[in-house]
Amino acid sequence: MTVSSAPGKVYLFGEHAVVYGEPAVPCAIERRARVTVEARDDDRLRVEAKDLTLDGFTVEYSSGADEQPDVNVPTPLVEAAMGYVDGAIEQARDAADTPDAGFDMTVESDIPLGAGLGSSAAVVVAAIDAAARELDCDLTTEEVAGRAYRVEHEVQDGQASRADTFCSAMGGAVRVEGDDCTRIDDVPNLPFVVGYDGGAGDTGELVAGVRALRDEYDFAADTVEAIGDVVREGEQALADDDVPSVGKLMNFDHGLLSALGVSSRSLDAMVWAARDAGAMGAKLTGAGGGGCIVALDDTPATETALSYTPGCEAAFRAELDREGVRAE
Ligand SMILES: Nc1ncnc2c1ncn2[C@@H]1O[C@H](COP(=O)(O)OP(=O)(O)OP(=O)(O)O)[C@@H](O)[C@H]1O
Ligand SMILES: C[C@@](O)(CCO)CC(=O)[O-]
Ligand SMILES: [Mg+2]
Repeated sequence: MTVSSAPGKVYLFGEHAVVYGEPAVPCAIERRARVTVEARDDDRLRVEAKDLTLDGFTVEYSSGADEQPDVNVPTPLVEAAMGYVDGAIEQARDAADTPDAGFDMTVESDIPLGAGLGSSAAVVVAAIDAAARELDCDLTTEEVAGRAYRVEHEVQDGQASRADTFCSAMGGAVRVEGDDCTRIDDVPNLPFVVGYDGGAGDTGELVAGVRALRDEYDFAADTVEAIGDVVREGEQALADDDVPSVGKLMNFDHGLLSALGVSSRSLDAMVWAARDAGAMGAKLTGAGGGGCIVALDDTPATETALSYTPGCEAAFRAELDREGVRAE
């Protein structure tokens, strides 16, 4: 039996624009997905995803050549989950050169699904690491990140950046621009507060929506480039340990993301509640549409204000997690 875990993340800035080659700075947070795998004697795959509940039922499925999941209600949720898990297993089989390896797998996660905290990347990174190690194949962290990116790219219909998967694999604050992925050492203390509206957005759909706007309007393409400018300015603020400026740039980034149509009423309400409470900055994180915002505040005021904000289901502090994927 082999167990690996990998962290979720928040975006300081740059989501969506990173898909088109602009830089982005995601930061791993201390919330993890844990994947347990055990090799089987046959080539079957049995997955228990403890957090994927549909109408109160836990989804449990086996996936083989032409097999459908063992649930009587096929849903897009189950199909997407199979895409991530099957993709991760495929990568581990390929890495270990054992195309017929079968597994029993259990997924458990502290990261809300589809909420902008990178649950998909964390699950894929942890699953590839655990399954490869179960097959006695030791991949470097960079190899795990690269293989996890291929899975996200496939599930998101060919439109994904390396940001979420690289960040989850490496941990800490990272910088991603196209294929160029690096860790940022020496980041100042970033007092993250997360607000969660209990909802979710479909990353693939939201990315496709931004692409369509960008294709239709030059000013939408300019907006994507402007996000890149915000990120470059933000990197300078980080290098200068100027956290108030980082916050101001997060506010600007949220405005641009909102113009691209990926915010929502509840995300905006949480962003304004955080700003009114004195946060240095607040923005949606991840794909948007619903889910989470991230704010910077070293006082308890933002967390308290969010907990009283209608539409905010949970508010919590998130610490930067300097450790990426790890064996448990
Ligand atoms: N604990 C889990 N068990 C099984 N599958 C999961 C789990 N967590 C996430 N997933 C898969 O990831 C999907 C959510 O991925 P998606 O990219 O839409 O959102 P996210 O990664 O949480 O947010 P974002 O990409 O905006 O940061 C779920 O629908 C499911 O398929
Ligand atoms: C919206 C996006 O930029 C981040 C999702 O967490 C998509 C991606 O980078 O693949
Ligand atoms: Mg995702």
